[in-house]
Amino acid sequence: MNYHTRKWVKPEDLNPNQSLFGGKLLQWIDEEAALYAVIQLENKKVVTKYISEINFVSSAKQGDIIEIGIEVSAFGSTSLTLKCAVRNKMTHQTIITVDRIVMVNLGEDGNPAPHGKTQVEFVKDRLNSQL
Ligand SMILES: CC(=O)SCCNC(=O)CCNC(=O)[C@H](O)C(C)(C)COP(=O)(O)OP(=O)(O)OC[C@H]1O[C@@H](n2cnc3c(N)ncnc32)[C@H](O)[C@@H]1OP(=O)(O)O
Repeated sequence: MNYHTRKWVKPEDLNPNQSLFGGKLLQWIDEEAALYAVIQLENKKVVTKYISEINFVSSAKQGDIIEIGIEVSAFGSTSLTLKCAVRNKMTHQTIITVDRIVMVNLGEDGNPAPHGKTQVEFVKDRLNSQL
């Protein structure tokens, strides 16, 4: 699992219980998954198709620094299946896990289109191969 993005839990991210609002966390996860898929598939037209069971393991509070981890579970023909975990940056306590997030690659017409990818790629390698 690679943890790419860090977030600082601010007052506007809290629920009435003064802990991190679950909906805000899911918004961050959806954006992280979308960004990951856009970069991997080299296509800005990627949508979230399916999100599996979500386990809110522990809560985060104001001032906590959390980090969002994503890893690839499977490359499909038009889909990319991801796994996600969010943890406290300082303690590594797990906050949430999402087993499967299915992102779908779309063509210009908005319909699912094969992405042609079969393995994780790194931007630095793509840039180096252009030299
Ligand atoms: C980042 C964001 O927030 S995006 C906004 C929220 N998301 C959206 O608005 C998406 C709305 N949904 C849609 O537009 C449509 O459902 C589409 C275009 C994504 C997919 O349409 P479908 O008719 O389901 O397409 P299709 O049957 O060809 O399936 C496409 C892929 O999704 C997979 N898939 C479809 N349904 C499911 C499902 N329920 N669970 C898991 N994977 C699924 C398929 O296996 C296929 O993957 P593959 O080609 O790798 O085998």
